[in-house]
Amino acid sequence: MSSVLVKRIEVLIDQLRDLIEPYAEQAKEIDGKTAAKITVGALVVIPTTYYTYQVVQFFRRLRKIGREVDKLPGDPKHWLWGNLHQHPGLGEEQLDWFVDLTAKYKTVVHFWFGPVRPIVLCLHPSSVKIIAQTAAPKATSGKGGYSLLLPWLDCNAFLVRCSATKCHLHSPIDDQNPSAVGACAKGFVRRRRSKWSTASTKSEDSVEIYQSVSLCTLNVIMRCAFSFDDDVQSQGEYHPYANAVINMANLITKRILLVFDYTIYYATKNGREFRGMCKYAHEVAYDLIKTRRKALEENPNSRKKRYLDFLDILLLARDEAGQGLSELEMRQEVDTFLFEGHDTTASAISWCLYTLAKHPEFQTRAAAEVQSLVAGRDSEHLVWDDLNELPYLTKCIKESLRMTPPVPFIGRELDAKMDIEGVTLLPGTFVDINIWAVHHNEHVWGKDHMQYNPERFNPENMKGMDSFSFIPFSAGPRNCIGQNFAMHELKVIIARILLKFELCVDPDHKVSMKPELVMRAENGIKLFFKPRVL
Ligand code: HEM
Repeated sequence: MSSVLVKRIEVLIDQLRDLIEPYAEQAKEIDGKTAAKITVGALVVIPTTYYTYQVVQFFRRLRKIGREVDKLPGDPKHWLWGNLHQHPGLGEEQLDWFVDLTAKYKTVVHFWFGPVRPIVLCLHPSSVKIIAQTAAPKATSGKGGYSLLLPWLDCNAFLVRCSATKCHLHSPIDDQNPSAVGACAKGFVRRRRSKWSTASTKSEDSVEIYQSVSLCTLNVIMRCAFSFDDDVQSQGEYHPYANAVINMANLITKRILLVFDYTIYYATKNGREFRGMCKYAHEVAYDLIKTRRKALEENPNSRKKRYLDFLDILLLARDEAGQGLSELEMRQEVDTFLFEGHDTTASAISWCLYTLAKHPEFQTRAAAEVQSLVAGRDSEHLVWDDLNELPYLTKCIKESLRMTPPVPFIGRELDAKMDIEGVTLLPGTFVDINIWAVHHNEHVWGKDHMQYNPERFNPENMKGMDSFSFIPFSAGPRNCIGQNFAMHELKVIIARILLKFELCVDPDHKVSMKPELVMRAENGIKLFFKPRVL
């Protein structure tokens, strides 16, 4: 390139620079202001756009879910209330309503909680099977399902099965000698005998049993799962922990049908009460762990002398990296076991005693079976092998679990597409496995499903029945891990009571079911306990 040309280019560049410079200064100023504007814009516009997008996506997803759910049978819905206006309330009338839905729709029905959230109710073994056989998570999103339990039970085995302990849990609790349960049952009978052993049938002499049975089952789980020997039954009719559980469950049930409480719930009286009780329940659990840890530190050999209980398993649990459970994880597991391990069994035993009291013919037969089993023995304690020798009592218990399932409803939130009745439900759909409805489905159990009849469980009558027809402990991979233990506990305690007492209902006390997290009794259950004449 010639030097003349280079010179010309340099001149041209200089001229251009002169031309641009004033504007460049200006551009700098404009850039500063623009940057400020862009920053403000970024802080306001981007998050707003992002969240608007998320909300729109969320509602679009719900709409898609709803469109599929709408293909299943169900009553017509109101555009705003959905089917909420048809919901009869939370008491026994709700159970009758489910029975009517079951008679009408047989297998499955959908229901809208307001304008955006539908739920699918499985009423029949054929639909339950599809859901229960998968490991679909428990419904913990939004306000549905178990989310209201989270402040209490957090993300423990019951809700999401996050702990590695589950597969090891059966052994220690199932291998328990029934004498530990028997001792609690004996304490239960002894403590109340003075009050109960009366031939009177005056209404003032009938006894409310639900509360005392709760204390007995709390005693059992404390003893068997935590080797906690203090007799919680000795502390009177009420134990603060059992009471807290009842109150928390009650507040949760009330909250389910509140539409507008979500953000301010903990500012309300109920919310504050709920939080306080959660805190108390957590303290009880932490205390159990702390006491055991201390005992083990002081006497490391103490573990070798006894069987490994649930708390030992938690303290010993290690993942592949050798990491143990954190204090919080342990507390979550203990909370679950304390709640699941006593409240459900209390419900099962109380309702079974009530049903036997209502049906003296079945009661007499079950009592005779227990009596002939222990006849001639020095001790009335039942041993392991005895528990398989009570076929009639077992049928009575099963029929009671069918009639009044201790856990009436359970929920799932689908995490994958699933076909039910020719409809493909999408991930995110809420599904209710309605144990109550399955057990009272006339298409499964016949028109007399409200009739108590232990003979239903005769092998010849159960032949051909779908195994998902009777699911008090749920079924499939998320079934109850305390099922065997619970059945043994029920047999030991009920057998002990039948040996000592003849049970009669109090005709002046109306007993009605109160379906919450577990099936309670609205005003308790009052019975007469007369000494059994052998
Ligand atoms: C008659 C007594 C009982 C009944 C009717 C019962 C019923 C149930 C039901 C229906 C479920 C499934 C819940 C769901 O899917 O949302 C369940 C789960 C569970 N139960 Fe029980 N239960 C009883 C006793 C017990 C006992 C005594 C324990 C502990 C010793 C226990 C521990 C558990 C646990 C930890 C789970 C969660 C399992 C999981 O999700 O992986 N249950 N129970």
